[in-house]
Amino acid sequence: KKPPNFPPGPTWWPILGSCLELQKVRKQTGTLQEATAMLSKKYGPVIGLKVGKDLSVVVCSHKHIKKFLTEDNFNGRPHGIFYRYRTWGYRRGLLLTDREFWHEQRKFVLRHLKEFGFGQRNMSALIEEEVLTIVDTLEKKIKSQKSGAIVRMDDFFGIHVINTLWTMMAGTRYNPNDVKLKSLQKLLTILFTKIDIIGAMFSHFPFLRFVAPEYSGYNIYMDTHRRIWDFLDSEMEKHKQTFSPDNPRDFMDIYLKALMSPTKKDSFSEKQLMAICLDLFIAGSETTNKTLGFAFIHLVLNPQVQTKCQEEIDRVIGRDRLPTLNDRSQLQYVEATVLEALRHFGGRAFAVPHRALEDTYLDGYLIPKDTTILANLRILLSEESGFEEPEAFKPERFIKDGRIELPDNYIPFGYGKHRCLGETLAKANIFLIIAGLLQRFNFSVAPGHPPPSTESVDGVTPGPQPFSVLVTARLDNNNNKLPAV
Ligand code: HEM
Repeated sequence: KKPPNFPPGPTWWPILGSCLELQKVRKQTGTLQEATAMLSKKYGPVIGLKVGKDLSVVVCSHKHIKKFLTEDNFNGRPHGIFYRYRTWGYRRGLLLTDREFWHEQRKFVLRHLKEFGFGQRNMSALIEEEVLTIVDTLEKKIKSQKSGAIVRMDDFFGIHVINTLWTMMAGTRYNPNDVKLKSLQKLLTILFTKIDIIGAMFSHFPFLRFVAPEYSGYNIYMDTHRRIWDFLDSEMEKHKQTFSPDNPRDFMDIYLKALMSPTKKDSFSEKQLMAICLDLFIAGSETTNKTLGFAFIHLVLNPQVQTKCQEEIDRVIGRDRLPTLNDRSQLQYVEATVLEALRHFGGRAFAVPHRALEDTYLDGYLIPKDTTILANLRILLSEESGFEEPEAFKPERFIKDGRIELPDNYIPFGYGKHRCLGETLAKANIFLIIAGLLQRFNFSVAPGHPPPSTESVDGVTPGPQPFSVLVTARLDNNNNKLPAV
């Protein structure tokens, strides 16, 4: 039965809840995010849903998202089987834990990742090393200055991006062609299209995991997680064998050392370390890679943006050395391009689900304890939120009087206490990859291929559709190929 004063939304039917209308609109619009944005036109900015057995509320306006993300009573994370099964049936990790447990662990992770460069100056060097490898790979693909290479871009950056995180976490850099890690990332991307931000068929109707494990998404969910656990387990074993408490090499070592302390808090355990790695692996690679995917789609469709970035890079840096994070303040247009790419990715996404810790009112509606609450970030792509021509790719929208200016409603990394923990790393990766590649290459529609689509693939996070582009080398002022980096 609908709780009194629950936010308005599609009609509830026995067992199915509001799935029927939701599914109908989703079919029309293509994604859950657009479907709920459309439903909010009918029902208002706070929509009440019942998906299978669970109550969910989707918040669709900036004003209400801000209220929701700054209310402590909404700072829980959901804990149904969909979330617990990721971490062996327990609540572990950073992404989907809350209260004291989450607070202790988030604080520890942020403090100690910094020791290995996270958010610090030497993070630039880690990423520059990856950019160098990417440039080298592309240069090898382009054999002569005239030909150019057709390159599949939607999953091009995967291992490079994970390397920047994994060097700090586990002291490991993978070969960009590492078959095992590549297939793991591919599996994860596929899984993310089979489930969505509020779960899967098996979590909405839990009995289905026994009677229809394949159809309900249970098998692929568990298989993919088992593969990631195995991967993390072997990293952990390697660490334990070579670990020396007096000489911590990376975050894993620091955590293993903390586990030896007689005064360690209850939230610390080996499984929790694995869960932190799992969360950062997932949160860190899918989001950044997909933002880069959308960035290159828009750069190809908007060659004038490429040219402007390149003019700025040539003027500030020239072509003899790769851009670094120190150049960022002077490469305003490139920085604005990064912000615009994040707007296009974030504007197709939801933030990570929250949970009401107590019965709490939002905009006069009752949100009962344990309701899942979602922020629909479509506002980033909405004219009503003040973004003129929201679907256009216009980095200049963020430059006012020669300075970068972010409007209040620019929230691709969320807001409040659970705000994204990886923002600095994500932005640094996207900035250095875009700046490094545009310095040396031009990207255009590949002959014989359609222009890349800006439509996203539905899933937990929005993904670009598969696309390939033509990459050609830029020439120096005398029309010669640039020397290798
Ligand atoms: C383009 C890149 C990224 C985007 C757009 C993004 C976006 C977000 C958003 C919207 C949230 C939810 C905030 C909330 O619940 O209120 C979040 C949470 C989180 N992100 Fe990111 N993220 C990105 C990259 C990363 C990276 C690189 C990492 C890891 C290194 C990361 C780790 C996390 C974690 C651990 C949380 C949970 C924070 C908490 O609950 O305390 N993210 N992110």
